[in-house]
Amino acid sequence: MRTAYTSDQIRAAELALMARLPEGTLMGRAAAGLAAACAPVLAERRGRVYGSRVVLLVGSGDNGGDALYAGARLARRGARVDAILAGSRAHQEGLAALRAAGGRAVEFAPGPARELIGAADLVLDGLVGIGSTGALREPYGTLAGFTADAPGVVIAVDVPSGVDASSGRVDGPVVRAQATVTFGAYKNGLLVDPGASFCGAVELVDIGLGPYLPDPDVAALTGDDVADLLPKPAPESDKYRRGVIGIAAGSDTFAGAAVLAAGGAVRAGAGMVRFASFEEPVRLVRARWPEAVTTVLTPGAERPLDDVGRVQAWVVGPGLGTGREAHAIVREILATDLPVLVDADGLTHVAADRSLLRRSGPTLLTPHAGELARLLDVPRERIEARRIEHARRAAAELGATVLLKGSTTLVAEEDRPVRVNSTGTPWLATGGTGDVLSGIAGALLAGGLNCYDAASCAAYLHGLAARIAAAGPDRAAGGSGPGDSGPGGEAPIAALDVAEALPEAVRAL
Ligand SMILES: NC(=O)C1=CN([C@@H]2O[C@H](COP(=O)(O)OP(=O)(O)OC[C@H]3O[C@@H](n4cnc5c(N)ncnc54)[C@H](OP(=O)(O)O)[C@@H]3O)[C@@H](O)[C@H]2O)[C@@H](O)CC1
Ligand SMILES: [K+]
Repeated sequence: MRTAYTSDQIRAAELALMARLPEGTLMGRAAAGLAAACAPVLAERRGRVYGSRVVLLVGSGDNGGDALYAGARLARRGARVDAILAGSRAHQEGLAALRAAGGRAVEFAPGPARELIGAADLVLDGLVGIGSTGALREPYGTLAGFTADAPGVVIAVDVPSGVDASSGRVDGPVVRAQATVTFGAYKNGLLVDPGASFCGAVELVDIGLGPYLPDPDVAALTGDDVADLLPKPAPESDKYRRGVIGIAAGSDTFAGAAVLAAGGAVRAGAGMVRFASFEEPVRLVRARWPEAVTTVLTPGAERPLDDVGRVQAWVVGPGLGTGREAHAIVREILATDLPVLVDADGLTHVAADRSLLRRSGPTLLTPHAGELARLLDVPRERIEARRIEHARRAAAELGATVLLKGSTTLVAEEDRPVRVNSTGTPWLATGGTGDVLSGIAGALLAGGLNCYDAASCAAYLHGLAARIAAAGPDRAAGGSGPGDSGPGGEAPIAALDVAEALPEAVRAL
């Protein structure tokens, strides 16, 4: 499990640790780790550290101090190091160390700063770290802008300046780093978008904070965690022990969603899929997934699901429609005390009538930002900007587990760390993949996982399957490990490809 913390949590742990150590120890450890991470970057560009050019962007706080001390270490190895002092003050001991090692420091001025950055092999962003508040002020914002054109490598010290460490929020100018060297523990903003997308590869330097850290605020499952959590069939398993999932999805207009949701459930290992819907989706599901047991629902029936048979969890909503008949189905399913996953059109019914969520069984809601905007009645952009906060708020207000889809999918449940998903690929942003996700999570719910684990394991498998599908069969075995992202060498995928790659994803855990 990868764990992450707010700035306040990190600061409290640092204070507790610092009280037991001579002054300057932690910054010394941080700077040593930072310089050690920089040396290979310079060696790769120049063949060696000696003779390379390093520019430090130095703010007024300890983040700048880290950069100055790391710069001093690189200067001692023969790098030409120039510090641009952007704040009203700079870390004095750090500055003295840099100068003693032969490095130079200049006050910020736009022309010379641009020139130095333009000639650097490496730019270290030490403007602000966990002490940052609000959008970057001047001249920090201008310097952040200059880094966008830097020909050299940009490494962020602790956190890319402009990213709020606690939330991942980005409110203005921001440094886009190729790598971030962070100290003591991951900060939330390094794992959650939009901040995470500015970090590049994140390297964690251990400064001894571990024993002083509280319960994490955010956590990311690893492949091993998912492998441990997934229900496994035992020799005595039958379909009921493996889990029977009921899916109510699709309509005569949007029948495809049904095929995709059913596919997610079948390929994620449901013991049995019972599929209940209108005529056209039932016909399609029967044709594509003959293992599903299907029921055509009678329009206008008082209790439309009476003939479906026993299930252990429900998925309701993908493509179901927003009309009266769909509403009756959503209402009847939510009236059971079974675990229920509500997605897509199901969320529209719930947003219109929140009383549907007053129920005894566990509920998992799987909105994207637009759907959550309707559920919470706040603008979509605000949700995109503050994903952790809104996922948490939705879980508390709606009394449900909430999986917020997006480039970093989050799972929130009251009194638990928000889980952030680490798998996925930009190719996953295509129609129908959400329907597959609902089927996977539903199968895991029926298999006995609670909403929190089912949602986070489903997101992980879904993202991993997408990578495998996008990378193609030849590359899947070696590449595409969780944690690395990006479309390099990948090709477009369709939602059904994701479902079909699920067995491979489970094998790859
Ligand atoms: N504590 C430890 O043990 C260790 C800490 N470590 C390191 O210390 C870092 C935290 O250092 P920190 O607390 O000094 O805060 P930091 O992020 O440098 O900036 C604060 C100053 O920046 C300014 N400022 C704020 N917002 C701004 C904005 N939007 N735009 C512009 N300016 C802004 C504001 O200054 P002012 O404006 O008042 O001049 C404020 O005082 C941490 O990230 C890690 O790198 C490591 O060495 C490991 C051990
Ligand atoms: K920084």
